[in-house]
Amino acid sequence: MQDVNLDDGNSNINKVNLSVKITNAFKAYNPTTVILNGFNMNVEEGTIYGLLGPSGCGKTTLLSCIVGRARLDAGHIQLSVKHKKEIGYMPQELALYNEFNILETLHYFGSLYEMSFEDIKNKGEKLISIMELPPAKTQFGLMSGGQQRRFSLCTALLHDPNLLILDEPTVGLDPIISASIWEYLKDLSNCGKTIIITTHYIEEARLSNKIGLMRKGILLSEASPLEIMASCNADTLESAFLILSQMQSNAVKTEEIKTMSTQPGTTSLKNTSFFSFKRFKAQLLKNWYWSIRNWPIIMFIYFLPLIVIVTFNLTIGQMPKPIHLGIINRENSTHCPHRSFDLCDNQIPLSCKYINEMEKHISLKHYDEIQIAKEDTMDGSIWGYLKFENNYTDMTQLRYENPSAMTSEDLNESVVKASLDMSNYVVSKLIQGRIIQSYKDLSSAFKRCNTTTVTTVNSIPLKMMEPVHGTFEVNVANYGAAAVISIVELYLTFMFTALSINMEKNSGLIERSLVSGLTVFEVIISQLVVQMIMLVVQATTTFIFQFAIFKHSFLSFWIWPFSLAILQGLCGSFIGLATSIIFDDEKTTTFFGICMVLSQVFLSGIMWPIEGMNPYLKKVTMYLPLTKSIEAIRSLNARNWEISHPVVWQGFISILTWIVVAILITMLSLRLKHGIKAKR
Ligand SMILES: Nc1ncnc2c1ncn2[C@@H]1O[C@H](COP(=O)(O)OP(=O)(O)OP(=O)(O)O)[C@@H](O)[C@H]1O
Repeated sequence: MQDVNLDDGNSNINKVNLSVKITNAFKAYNPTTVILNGFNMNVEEGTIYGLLGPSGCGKTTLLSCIVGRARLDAGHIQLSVKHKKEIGYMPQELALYNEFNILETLHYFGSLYEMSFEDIKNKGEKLISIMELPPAKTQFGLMSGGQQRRFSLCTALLHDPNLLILDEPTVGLDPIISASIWEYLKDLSNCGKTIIITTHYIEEARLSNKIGLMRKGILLSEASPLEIMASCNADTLESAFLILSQMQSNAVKTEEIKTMSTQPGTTSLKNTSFFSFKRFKAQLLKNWYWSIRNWPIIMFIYFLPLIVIVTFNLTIGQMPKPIHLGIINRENSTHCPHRSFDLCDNQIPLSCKYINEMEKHISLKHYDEIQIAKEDTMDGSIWGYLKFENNYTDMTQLRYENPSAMTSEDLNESVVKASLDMSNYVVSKLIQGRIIQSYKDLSSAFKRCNTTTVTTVNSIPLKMMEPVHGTFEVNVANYGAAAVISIVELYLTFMFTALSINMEKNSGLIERSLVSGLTVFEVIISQLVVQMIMLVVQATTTFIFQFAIFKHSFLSFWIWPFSLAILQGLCGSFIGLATSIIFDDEKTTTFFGICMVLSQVFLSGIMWPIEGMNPYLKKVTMYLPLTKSIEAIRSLNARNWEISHPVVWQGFISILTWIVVAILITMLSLRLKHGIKAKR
């Protein structure tokens, strides 16, 4: 401990051991809210210093500056301790995990202080008995208010710090518990520990060795309780404080902002090392405890992509069933056999064979009256009707054998007339496809008959050869799968990272851990490790279900689409990280996440190919995180393109660029906001 000159301003110089010396401190959150206005304070080593002042006068701000969480705008803080882990900080809010039990919390904070498990256990047991806390397995959230506050104090004392900073440790406690805490603090100060304590209970502070009365950014008085009362000729500290406040108000406008040094604020507290494996392990341990305590949430996060992909495959792309279609067969319909028949039998009308083929896929309803079929279509009982004319078979045959001999009535008779309900784009397209496909299937089936009938329907002068890419069975689910997987990866990782950091930030948990020595880098790295584990599990299960169980048919070399899905998830994590640093509350974060997903749904080609998009919008969508990477996954799967193909490598470049952009935004926000900080 160094010796510091304590100048009382009257050239009466005492040489004492100071634990904290604050000189000419200035701090303002904005030009109109000056919190510290040339503030000076001296705390002697091995003493209790009671910092008193009205609510909002800046006590917490001052303590934050001392523990290194906030920076002075000007002035200097000289501490006898060098490192954060030599300070024990108990914030005003409890800032502990409700789900953790006493032992788990002590393990976490002890590991942050780089203590061994043995040491944590021994010290923890001692503190639990001194503070009369319930058994170590008791969950923090289930303890009484008084027990929680005493436990919060235990956490600050665990590593036996030399300097204790306690922000209202006795607030809300009954007098007996408060008295026992003060007694314990007295014992600690007798052992050489320095304690700075804030309280609203002015009389309670009489137990301090020294009291600082703070108001409007300055210290009105700093002396022992008896000296303060004597100097004001008051019986109680409360009345002394009132007299001093009155004197301050009457004095020359002390609330005027004093001249601030142009030098930025400084502190003697050393920066914590950038990365410590022990602290990193503590973060992982905390995440593990959190996961086992919140296993339903974790299971939900792990399995949501799986649920989405299963639901997607069970709901999208299948032929809607039942599709009812009306049939009016003027061609001797009584001749249509109900049982199976020989396709090559020329006695059976072609209409019957065609109807029979269609019935394999569509539910057909037979009508005699066209009017009734029309009415049923109008009221939605059927999706439309097909009409075969009297001489359909003969005229179809004639059409191919001798079309020049046909009259326009003959031609009309050779045509099947379809009147469909076209109000539903998807269903009407599927019905049309099915009608045409049945015709093609029939014509293929005729090939084995080897009769003249065969040629009669082998009609369309177009033959679909083996596809260059993909298969004939391709449906909209094959098209949409890449986009669904990508959006789920991006959104879930975004939400998980953003909300977990926002939640810890706003409950003061991150703040408390950072004061205990944790660095922002360690917070980010541990978050990414958890996220990576989650991502790999999510992507693996999703891929297994999509490609193996639901037999999404054209998977190329799986490693490339899988890597793209992982990169999309990482991108979501980094965007979530940046968002949680920029925005303070969970509502804004959630709103931002929803906007991001909705925009991706419409703009990245999940609903409709981007080739059909408005040309200006199309240019913009190219720069969104998912557009190019989704196209790359689709091309890898459906077209079997290699990584060297421009569409594929551009997908990788696009998502990697977004990751880099999100990291840069994160770094910039951390710099502008001076770390991960809640608004209040
Ligand atoms: N991050 C912040 N941004 C803007 N204003 C802030 C911030 N933190 C605190 N303030 C404001 O600074 C002032 C001092 O707040 P602080 O919490 O330091 O007071 P306090 O003396 O500890 O109050 P209390 O005794 O009620 O806890 C208050 O007016 C508060 O609204």
